Amino acid sequence: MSAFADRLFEAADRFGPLCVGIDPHEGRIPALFGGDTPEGVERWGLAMVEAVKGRAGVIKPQSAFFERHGWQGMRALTRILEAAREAGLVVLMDAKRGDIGSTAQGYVSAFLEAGAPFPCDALTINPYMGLDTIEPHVAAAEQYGKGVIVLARTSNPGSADFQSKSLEGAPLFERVVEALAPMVERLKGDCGWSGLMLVTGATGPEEARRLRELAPDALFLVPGYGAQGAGAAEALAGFRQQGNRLVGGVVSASRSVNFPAGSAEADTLDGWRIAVTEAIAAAQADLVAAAGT
Ligand SMILES: O=c1ccn([C@@H]2O[C@H](COP(=O)(O)O)[C@@H](O)[C@H]2O)c(=O)[nH]1
Repeated sequence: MSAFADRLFEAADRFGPLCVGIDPHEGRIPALFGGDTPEGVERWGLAMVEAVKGRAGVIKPQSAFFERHGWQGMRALTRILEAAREAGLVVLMDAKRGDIGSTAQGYVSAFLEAGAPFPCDALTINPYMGLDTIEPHVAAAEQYGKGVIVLARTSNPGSADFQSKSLEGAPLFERVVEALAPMVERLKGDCGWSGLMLVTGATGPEEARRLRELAPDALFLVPGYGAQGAGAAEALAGFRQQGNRLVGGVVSASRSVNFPAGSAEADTLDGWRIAVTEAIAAAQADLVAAAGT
């Protein structure tokens, strides 16, 4: 199997930097699909995968919105992951795990290793319990050609509460990324980029530029574009110039493409599909234009 970094880079190269979030928020699944029930979430998620096909190469399901429906929600997630794999999409699972090494191994079994019940290409990890908690994920990523996505500077307003506090003269998030350097090296693909991805919010373009200096080869996952207010230029602040283009990761959008204007009121599947595919295509075009061709 090719390295995760190569698969992600190729997908972004082919379709553009948009990563479509799959975030079935409470109360927002249209009646058309059966509403906010496990079955409705499953039908809606499968329709989202269909809508992404050919318009973006990467999706990011948010585990929380499936977990809230218990085992039926996780069954829906499993079926959506299967459809995404059949569609050839790269799947970034947003579950923000992180625990002592022996427990981290459980998350590896759940998401990353061969035969995992929730198979994905990469998993988001909260690094604040230390490097030993990240290591099992990196070891599995090396073995199975997967990626590890570490929260560095998140997109929410509270990211400043701890991540920006000074530790020995530099913000904590910078210290975290400095410490990750050997892991970044270990997950490098043939493309030269690393599958040890960093989350850096589009809401903090200055911080993203700083992170690019500290980790020139790490692919970035950039949330905060769209519903959280950041635009394409801010989202691409941490990307690198390569020829005429900015490259270096993917920009995720969830609510803006999951629930665009016209989708909630649509009374036919075709009506819903038009609203959603137009929103996905518009976000992709916006990012591609800002990245250059
Ligand atoms: O710093 C972070 C890390 C993850 N997220 C996740 O991304 C999506 C954002 O959804 P929008 O609807 O596009 O705002 C969501 O799943 C978050 O949990 C983030 O926002 N910021």
